Amino acid sequence: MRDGYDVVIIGGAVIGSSVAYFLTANPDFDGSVLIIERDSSFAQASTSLSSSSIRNQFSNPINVQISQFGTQFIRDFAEVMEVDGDKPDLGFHEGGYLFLAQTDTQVQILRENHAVQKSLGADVVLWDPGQIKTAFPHLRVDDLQLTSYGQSGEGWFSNTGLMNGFRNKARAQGADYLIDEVVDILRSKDQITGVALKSGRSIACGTLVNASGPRAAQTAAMAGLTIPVEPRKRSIFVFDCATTPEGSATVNRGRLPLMIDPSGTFCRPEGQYFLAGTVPADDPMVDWDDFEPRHEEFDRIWMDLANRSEAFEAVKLVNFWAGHYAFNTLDHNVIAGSHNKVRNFLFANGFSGHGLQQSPAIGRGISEWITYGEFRTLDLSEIGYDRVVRNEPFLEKAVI
Ligand SMILES: NCCCC(=O)O
Repeated sequence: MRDGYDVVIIGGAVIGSSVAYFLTANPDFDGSVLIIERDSSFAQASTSLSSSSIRNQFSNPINVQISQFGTQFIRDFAEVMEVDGDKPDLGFHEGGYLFLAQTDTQVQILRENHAVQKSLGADVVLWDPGQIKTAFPHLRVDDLQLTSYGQSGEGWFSNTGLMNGFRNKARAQGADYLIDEVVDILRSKDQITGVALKSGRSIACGTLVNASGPRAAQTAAMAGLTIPVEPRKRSIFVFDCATTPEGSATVNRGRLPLMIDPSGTFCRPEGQYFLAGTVPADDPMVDWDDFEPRHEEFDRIWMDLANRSEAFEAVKLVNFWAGHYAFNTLDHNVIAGSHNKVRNFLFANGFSGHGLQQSPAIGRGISEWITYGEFRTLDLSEIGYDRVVRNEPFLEKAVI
């Protein structure tokens, strides 16, 4: 291990490892990379506790494009991430997302989003209640006006597979990983010069990347900087159904896509079971170490789903857990790029529940910024830190 690196990344889960992968994969980057991770088990990482899905159905063009790159990257993952003949299979199931709209406002948003998505080539269709009833006879659709379904490019996959694939390939390409905790960031005027570690060591760096998930604000504060990110708890429930809710074999082989009910409850197949979550009625910042699931949320989820389908009336809970969103309190969107004054401090933070699916494009973008001083593929400047300085939210209408 050296005393200094060109790039030090704080956080070794999917975001930090994606940045490390893209840096070390780029022949134009000839620097050294160190990733510092505080928890070698990744047991409480947002990556490990994610509901593990990707969609193109966003309202902002940049978010659609970020996911379109992610989808293709996940499709190609096994080949691109091969290390010593080992091809990581993410089990990507392109089952699609199905958004349900009940009110006039929801219909208008769905139509506006659809126009944006189609203009960018997304494979999405709008279905009326009759069409959805044909696809899924078990669904109650009387209260619905319109639905939006992603026919391809959306689905679910292995979260830890994505993280481990990035990590293994980054390592194979020369990145170093260190299990330790950053306890201070060394700064000289508007320049980050290094980090101090719990072990007592100090490591110098040319560029510092904040990929510390829900702890992003703590990390930034060590450098005397601020970022509006805090941990918000999301509980996930996996359950079995007494009666399998079958649909038309032409849509996701008869199984439900990832369905987003107008109530905010979402549900998707998880192997032979179903996985579900919801937007909490009360959504405060939680302690960084509080991972106790909110068991009472399952009552609401069950009620929402049973209202939607008779098949969800008799269910048996088989697993549950809670993870943290790295919640951006300004606008629920990722903050990607350099601090406006401390230019060698880079943020990849505030994903607000989209970190796993956005990790390929954001890792690539941050690596471009480090290598070239600019974004070369997708221009991520509208989701940079400057909007935080201006206090101007970059709103995304399709937040789950
Ligand atoms: N964040 C939970 C569902 C995944 C998504 O927003 O696409």
